[in-house]
Amino acid sequence: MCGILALLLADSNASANLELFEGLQLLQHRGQDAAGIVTCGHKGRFYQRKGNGMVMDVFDQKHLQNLAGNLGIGHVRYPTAGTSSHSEAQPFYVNSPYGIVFGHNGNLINTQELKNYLDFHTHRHINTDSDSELLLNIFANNLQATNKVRINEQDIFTAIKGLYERCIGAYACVAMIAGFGIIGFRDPYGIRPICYGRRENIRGTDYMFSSESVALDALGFTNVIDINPGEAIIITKTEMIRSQLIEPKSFTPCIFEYVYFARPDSVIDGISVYRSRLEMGEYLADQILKKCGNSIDIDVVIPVPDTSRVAALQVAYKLKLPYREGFVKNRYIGRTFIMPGQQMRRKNVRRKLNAMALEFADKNVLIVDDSIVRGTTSKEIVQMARDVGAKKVYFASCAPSIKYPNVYGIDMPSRQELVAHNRDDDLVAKEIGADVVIYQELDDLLASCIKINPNIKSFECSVFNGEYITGNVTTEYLDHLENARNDVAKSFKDTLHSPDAIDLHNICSYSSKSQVKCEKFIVLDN
Ligand SMILES: O=P(O)(O)OC[C@H]1O[C@H](OP(=O)(O)OP(=O)(O)O)[C@H](O)[C@@H]1O
Ligand SMILES: NC(=O)CC[C@H](N)C(=O)O
Ligand SMILES: [Mg+2]
Repeated sequence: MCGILALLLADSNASANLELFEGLQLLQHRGQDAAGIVTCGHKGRFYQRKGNGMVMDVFDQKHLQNLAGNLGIGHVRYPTAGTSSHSEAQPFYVNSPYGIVFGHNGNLINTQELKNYLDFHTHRHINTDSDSELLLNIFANNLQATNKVRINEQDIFTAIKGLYERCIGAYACVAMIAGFGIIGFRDPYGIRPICYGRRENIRGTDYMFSSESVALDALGFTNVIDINPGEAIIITKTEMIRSQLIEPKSFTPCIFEYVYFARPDSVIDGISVYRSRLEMGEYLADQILKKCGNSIDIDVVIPVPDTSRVAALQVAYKLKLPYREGFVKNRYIGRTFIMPGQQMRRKNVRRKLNAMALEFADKNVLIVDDSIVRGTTSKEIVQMARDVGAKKVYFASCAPSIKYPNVYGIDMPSRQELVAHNRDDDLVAKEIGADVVIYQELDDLLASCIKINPNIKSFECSVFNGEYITGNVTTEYLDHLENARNDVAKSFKDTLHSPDAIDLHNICSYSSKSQVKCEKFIVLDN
């Protein structure tokens, strides 16, 4: 789950840089590891700035000024493949054919097969372990196959159709072809979100693609439309063309976007994330009553900031119990679940949240969170609640218990790291130190979204039921993923990347602003 953006302004003398920067800040919650923007200016030249860190760390005014041109794409990264190295920060670039830059949200399953194909059949060099670089090269190779000096929209649609046939997994993508325009497309199951909107002005129509509608809303784009599974959209300076390239296999958006990832003020696939979380609260309250019956002895409902707030408020309302903000969140610390490494995650829960004795002392508390994944947050905060005098701690989760790895763009590769793997609810309660743990039922979670948009009948729910919608997820694959991407393996891989490494084609320097290691933009016109 990364954030992707693409923008094309109707005024060819305007600059896309500032709005891309603002848009990425609005998608920051989707990826904190790296950020990047590539714009396209005069003579079809690309200008790039990307590096590790939050959006505010990677770009300063000078960097933004150097991003020339009225169109561009942007990315915030939460790695699910390869390493956290800045060389895997996106967008990715290939010069041949035509000059393409690419941003991807999601994760591919058949990477080994794609690597072999690109190596043995197309002789394309892949320089990182990122699955997104493979995706870009498949697209580039398909465009190359046209053998044309200049391509048209149909050639691009054919190339994406070919990509659909070869690439298995989750992918919502934006691309930009030098001097041509911007492109957005979505995998045949519609697992990861992508939408677009338009903004009229005296120069014509500006267009923007975004992972979430919040970026479009905030920047004044309207008529927001979700891209369909298997659909691609091309926007050039003269036109916008949509094409349904293949019949959707099934429309199964990732349910975890609604549970945790997306901002509540986004609407994804016709479902308001905020409304879905209110519904989750309604159903969860019923579940709590079912589990605790008349013996319910809760004094107060307390959310775990930030994501669970909306649902927790509804739980309290339905149970007719007081809602209190017992945990205060440090607003300068980002999301902990998407931080790399367990040690960092654990330390940051303590840094981020502080319990107020006033709301816990001598009370039976119901703590509500959106999910319990590794149990990092719940374990720490149950202890915090006890430390300030809570008597009995009930812990309720808006999501059902998470027992299976995710392979579609959420970095949960290891069964062993999931607290509910091989543990029933009572054992999970014991593990996190709570008296009682109450999980949402999967059918109720699904109903929370389907109720809002009955046209979407199914969701990607593999972390709850182990059913992987794309197929091709074998036990061998899951074993391989677990070995390659558990926390220990990841931290080892990351230590292999020297912070002083100089990337191919990129001039390295320390950012004057933050001392974060970044690549300067590519100077293509020297
Ligand atoms: O069981 P765990 O492995 O700890 O994962 C689940 C927790 O992580 C997320 O919070 P996060 O701090 O990332 O983001 P938030 O501030 O949006 O709630 C999520 O909201 C849960 O609180
Ligand atoms: N979370 C994502 O969407 C990650 C995109 C891509 N798989 C990467 O690791 O960079
Ligand atoms: Mg949280």
